[in-house]
Amino acid sequence: MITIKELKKSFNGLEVLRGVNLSIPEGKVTFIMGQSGTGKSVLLKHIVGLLKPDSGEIWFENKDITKLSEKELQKIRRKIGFLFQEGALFDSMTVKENVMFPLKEHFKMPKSEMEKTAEELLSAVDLLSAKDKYPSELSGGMKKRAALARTLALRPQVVLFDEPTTGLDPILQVSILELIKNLKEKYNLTCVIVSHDLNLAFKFADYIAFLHQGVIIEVGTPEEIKTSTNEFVKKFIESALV
Ligand SMILES: Nc1ncnc2c1ncn2[C@@H]1O[C@H](COP(=O)(O)OP(=O)(O)OP(=O)(O)O)[C@@H](O)[C@H]1O
Repeated sequence: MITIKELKKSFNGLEVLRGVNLSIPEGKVTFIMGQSGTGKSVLLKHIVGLLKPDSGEIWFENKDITKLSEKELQKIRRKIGFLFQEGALFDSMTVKENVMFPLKEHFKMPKSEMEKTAEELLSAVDLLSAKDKYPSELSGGMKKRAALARTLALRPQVVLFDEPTTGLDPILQVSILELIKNLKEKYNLTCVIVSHDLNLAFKFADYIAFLHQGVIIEVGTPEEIKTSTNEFVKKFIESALV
């Protein structure tokens, strides 16, 4: 469980987060939705300590992440994986080398074991046949799957996804989310997904949270969100279903 309390963050006088409160339950898929530029990515970056808030707390395993030193954050980042929008693979490394990279950085294990682990992960994301390819040779969907395998290499408990399906066609969008859901079951992950896509959220979320004007205005199961009486949520749903 991650508990965010009264999180506030401004950039040059622009108040982006104005007191975010949110509990992210363990082993579930929580979608964070909201308009462009409302601070969804900024919120994710606070959860891995890439940004420090002006005030507020983020509790994970009895620690307030916002108060940790860079060294302590390194340990947290093994447990909380972050899949950036762009995926950010290393272009000069093959897919398999990309997946082995965090293993080399964080674990002392023999090369043969690293190779075995990387191949297992690539097989979990159905990319074993592309293990010797370079990122430039992959399609958008394959790049996202490779980045996902690399994030999972550290065996995180929590994975934060910043718009994992952006730029993919509808069939691939569903297949990436089905993959995330299967991996969640397999590795008992807690998933936090930032997305604009309400249809995907209704299909895959256990909980949906709406960020609007710097605060979480509504959290609920898809069924609860569908019958929300909040004006902004109603408008968001109406616009998405046009
Ligand atoms: N490091 C930064 N320095 C200054 N301003 C920033 C920084 N990071 C984000 N912002 C600003 O914070 C606001 C929220 O940005 P953020 O990327 O979190 O929005 P978002 O909800 O994820 O949007 P989108 O859905 O379009 O990706 C924007 O106005 C952005 O310009």
